[in-house]
Amino acid sequence: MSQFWKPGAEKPRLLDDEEGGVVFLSSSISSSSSSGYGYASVEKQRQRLPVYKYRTAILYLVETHATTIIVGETGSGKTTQIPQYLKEAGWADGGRVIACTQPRRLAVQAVASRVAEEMGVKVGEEVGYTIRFEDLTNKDLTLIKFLTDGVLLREMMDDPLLTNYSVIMVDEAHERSISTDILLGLLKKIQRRRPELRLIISSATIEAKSMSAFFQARKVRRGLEGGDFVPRLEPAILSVEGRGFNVQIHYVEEPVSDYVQTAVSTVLLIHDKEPLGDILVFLTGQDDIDAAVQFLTEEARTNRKNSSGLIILPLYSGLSRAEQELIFSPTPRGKRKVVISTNIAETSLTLEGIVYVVDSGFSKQRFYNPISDIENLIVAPISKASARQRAGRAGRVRPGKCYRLYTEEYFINEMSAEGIPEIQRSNLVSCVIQLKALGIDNILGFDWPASPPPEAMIRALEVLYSLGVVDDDAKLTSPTGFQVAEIPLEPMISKMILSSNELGCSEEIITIAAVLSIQSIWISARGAQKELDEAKLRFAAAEGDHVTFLNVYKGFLQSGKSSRWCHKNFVNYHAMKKAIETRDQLKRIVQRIGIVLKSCDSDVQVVRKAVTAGFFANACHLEPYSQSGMYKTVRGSQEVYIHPSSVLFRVNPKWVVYHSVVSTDRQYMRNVISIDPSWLLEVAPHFYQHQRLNPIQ
Ligand SMILES: Nc1ncnc2c1ncn2[C@@H]1O[C@H](COP(=O)(O)OP(=O)(O)OP(=O)(O)O)[C@@H](O)[C@H]1O
Repeated sequence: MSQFWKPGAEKPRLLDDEEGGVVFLSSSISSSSSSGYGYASVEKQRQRLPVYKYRTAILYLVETHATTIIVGETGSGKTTQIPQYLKEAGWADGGRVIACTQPRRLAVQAVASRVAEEMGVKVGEEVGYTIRFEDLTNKDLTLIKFLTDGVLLREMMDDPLLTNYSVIMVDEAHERSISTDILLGLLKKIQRRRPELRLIISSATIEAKSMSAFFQARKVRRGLEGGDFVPRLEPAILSVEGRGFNVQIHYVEEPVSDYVQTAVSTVLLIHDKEPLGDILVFLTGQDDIDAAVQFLTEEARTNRKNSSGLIILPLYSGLSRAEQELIFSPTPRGKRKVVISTNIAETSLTLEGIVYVVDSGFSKQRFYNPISDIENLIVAPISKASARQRAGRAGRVRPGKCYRLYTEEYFINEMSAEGIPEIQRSNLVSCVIQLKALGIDNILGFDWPASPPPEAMIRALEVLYSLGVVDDDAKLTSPTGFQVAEIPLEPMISKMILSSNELGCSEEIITIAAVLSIQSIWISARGAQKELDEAKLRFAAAEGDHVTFLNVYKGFLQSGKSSRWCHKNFVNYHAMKKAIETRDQLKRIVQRIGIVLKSCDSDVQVVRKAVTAGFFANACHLEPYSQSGMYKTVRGSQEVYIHPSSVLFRVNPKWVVYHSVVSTDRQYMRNVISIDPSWLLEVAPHFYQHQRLNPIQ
């Protein structure tokens, strides 16, 4: 998105669908006012949720079936109530634990604190959570544990049968992240060895029949102890009817050309015409969100009448924990909070004040092409399932409205029912290493809920072999393979860290690893590109972005982590705080696996070598005589260009490696560093053969 907001641009025309009953108009709970709801005791609030009527049925089905699939509207009480029902029924007795997985960290923390509050306990005791880099559970006390599906997979490395858990609830299973799919396949396997383990698969928008078919098709189970109660293997499906509160859906009459601008004008329109109540806007990523925040802030400055009383908060994964948590703070009386978010707020979250949702209809999605071996992050239309989840962030504690920035005709006829599972559109390097670490050797024969493309699997194995992570028999190597699997980051980054240990630059490389986990450390500067470019020049290193990050990081520390320093230098203060947070966590992990922290001072050459040791598969060379700065990937001969945000844009060194590719009008490499091509042969002799590199040097 690069269009500019013009104050006074025509506001979108919204089609009010109050009577149509398109979606979300049925309500099994009377739409009581928010204040009435707010004063009810916790127990009363729990009993008012639609899922409460199904308490006995749920407990019966879980008792009698190995797997229960529960489908119920957003906000009906699945996530917060079912684990409590299970605990009340004794599933956490005798040292056993009830687990509930979520695709996202933010949701894990939020639901854990809600459930702890409802139970009147402290988070970290009876109710705990674990997310990457953070474990707030107590071995002796925790009965209900919320965790990301990725973390549960990691737990399997130490306890392959997950023996601690009596019931595992895989929540928001419609998301079909890679981790969810691996988890479903493995849990099905575990059930054959542990028939007493119960699974609950839940979501508001899951295709229950196909999920049931997946769990139904199984090989004959190995012998059970005589006399044991055997739950039925055929999955049970339960549909929880009813939803919390009414959500009116509004569509635009005509397709919009600029969803950022339209989202901003919709927020102002709501603020102008609608009663108080917070607004949650779904955009696609940090760049869109920063732009929308900037538009709204400018509007507040130039046109106070339109926007007084607005508190504008961005929400994306690149923000520090403290900044993300601002969205949960109560809105001061007479004010209106506007949370502008990526899809990290799409599932499971209840933000109490939210009355209005604005849905752009887009999200950033990964698409991998095994032929070109390039994974792109593309702004793509969401599915109906996502749209329903987004609308479902309203109507949870009071009636709400959802403004969809697409037409009703588009929603009905063109939007796909569900997204493509991530496993079918991603680079599988991380996935393969995870399965290998869990001892799954025959990856192609693994029981997937949706099979990944075999070409992508083969590509992933090739890269892992060249990284020295798997051996000739495709087994994890020792120690490299096991160490790489131990670090919870992309294997290429993990390998870069391991190499830095040998090269004596681990301090610098973990800083780079932390910064690479953030979308951008620069402030998006619409209208101030020249100033941003000048600011970048102050830090720019001729070697490329990775070394530039080190300069920015050093400057930030020297400034005493000052927000003023960031502002002056067009550096994103939130991103820098997040980088420091991530770096600290990473430091602890790498030290645990025996990496010695050592700085190379200003020997940039070793830093570049370490980056190459991780990212050699992303090597590119400048096309000779290219006027336009066209590069070709060494492996797939794909046309790529240096992204304008890179310090190497227009510098165009002959040889580079990149961290990721984004597609807009062209395929652009982000985070680029110049290399010496001879290093490719040094670090990955199998991957690159001499004759390929020599002619173009
Ligand atoms: N933090 C909170 N503050 C106030 N009410 C809350 C909070 N969390 C949950 N609730 C109430 O509990 C209800 C059920 O929430 P829960 O997350 O269990 O629903 P769900 O069925 O899992 O929804 P989803 O499918 O959207 O995750 C909400 O609709 C809301 O009324």
